[in-house]
Amino acid sequence: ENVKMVLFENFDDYGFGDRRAVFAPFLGSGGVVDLQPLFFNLTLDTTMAMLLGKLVYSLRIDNGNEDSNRAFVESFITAQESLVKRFRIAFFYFLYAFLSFRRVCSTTHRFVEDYIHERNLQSSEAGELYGFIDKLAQKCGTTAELRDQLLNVLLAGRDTTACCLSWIVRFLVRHSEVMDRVRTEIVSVLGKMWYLAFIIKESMKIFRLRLYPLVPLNNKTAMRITILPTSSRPNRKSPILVKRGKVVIMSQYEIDELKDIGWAYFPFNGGPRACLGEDFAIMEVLYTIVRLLQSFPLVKLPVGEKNEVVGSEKQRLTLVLSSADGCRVNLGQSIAS
Ligand code: HEM
Repeated sequence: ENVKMVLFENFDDYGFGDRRAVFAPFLGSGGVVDLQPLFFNLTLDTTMAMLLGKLVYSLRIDNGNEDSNRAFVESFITAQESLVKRFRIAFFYFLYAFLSFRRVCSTTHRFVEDYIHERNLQSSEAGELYGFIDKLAQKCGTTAELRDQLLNVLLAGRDTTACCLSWIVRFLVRHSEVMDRVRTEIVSVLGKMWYLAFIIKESMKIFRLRLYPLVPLNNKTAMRITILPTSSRPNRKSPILVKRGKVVIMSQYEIDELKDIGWAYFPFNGGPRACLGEDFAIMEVLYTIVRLLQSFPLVKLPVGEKNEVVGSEKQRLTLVLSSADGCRVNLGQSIAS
């Protein structure tokens, strides 16, 4: 319920409710806009609002008129991009953007730490004011630990959900029969929207988020000697021994293609370390699509935009898998205020 409140109340404040302000600067000719970068801003804002109860207004050009918001947003984005590049060059990570990486990390850290101190989150009187964050604060011994936990959830919740939205809207504007059904459902049903919920869950399969899993690679470290029942070698018959401390990299991207594997589809993973934000993400995606289609009922594929066969889209791999061609749509001109 808390999450719902944060999402619903704040959305209209700085999201699609304020759609003239949000979309106007991005609109190209004929009401054409790439929604993908906006979805990244939106999910940064909603996840921050959920975590800290604080708006950073990354979706608004003026950042809510606060320099600290702007600095945080820019630094967080740059830090994350650098992180991915450093991750890719493995042992040589320290060679990439050493000084600038430290600088953006420290701006990002300071922003969250200031908030922790400002709200006195770690004092015993902090109580139950902020729900999630209080519970986390009680578990974390130091400010740095609490800061890192918060940033971890921000990282986990933001890009994944933005990519999910982007792939789904790309799909909807390319499949008018599905889009029409969603529109009809939004108009006719108040309350549970089974069809849209189905699309969101299934898009991860049908629209081949099976093919384009939002988290394409993941890894786990063996805490003890472990035997995996089948190896990844071509015949996949023999077991494989994993020594203690060794890292096993799983590729959801590859596994989805292996028809004979039972647990092949796990966009949120499973077990004790499964995604904590699954419900939040599904609700956020559902809500955003409903609000988008309510605000822009005529949204469609722009003229001249490629309508490629599902499965042949260009992709971009960072920590997540996004559309390399973005999510360009024609909003359909009717930007009523
Ligand atoms: C469509 C959106 C999302 C997808 C596909 C997704 C997927 C995943 C996956 C695959 C993992 C790794 C689990 C593992 O390694 O076992 C994960 C972890 C996690 N996710 Fe999500 N996620 C999404 C949205 C979110 C959101 C919105 C939040 C929070 C607001 C969130 C919070 C987390 C956290 C905290 C973890 C770490 C859990 C742990 O290590 O115990 N996720 N997610």
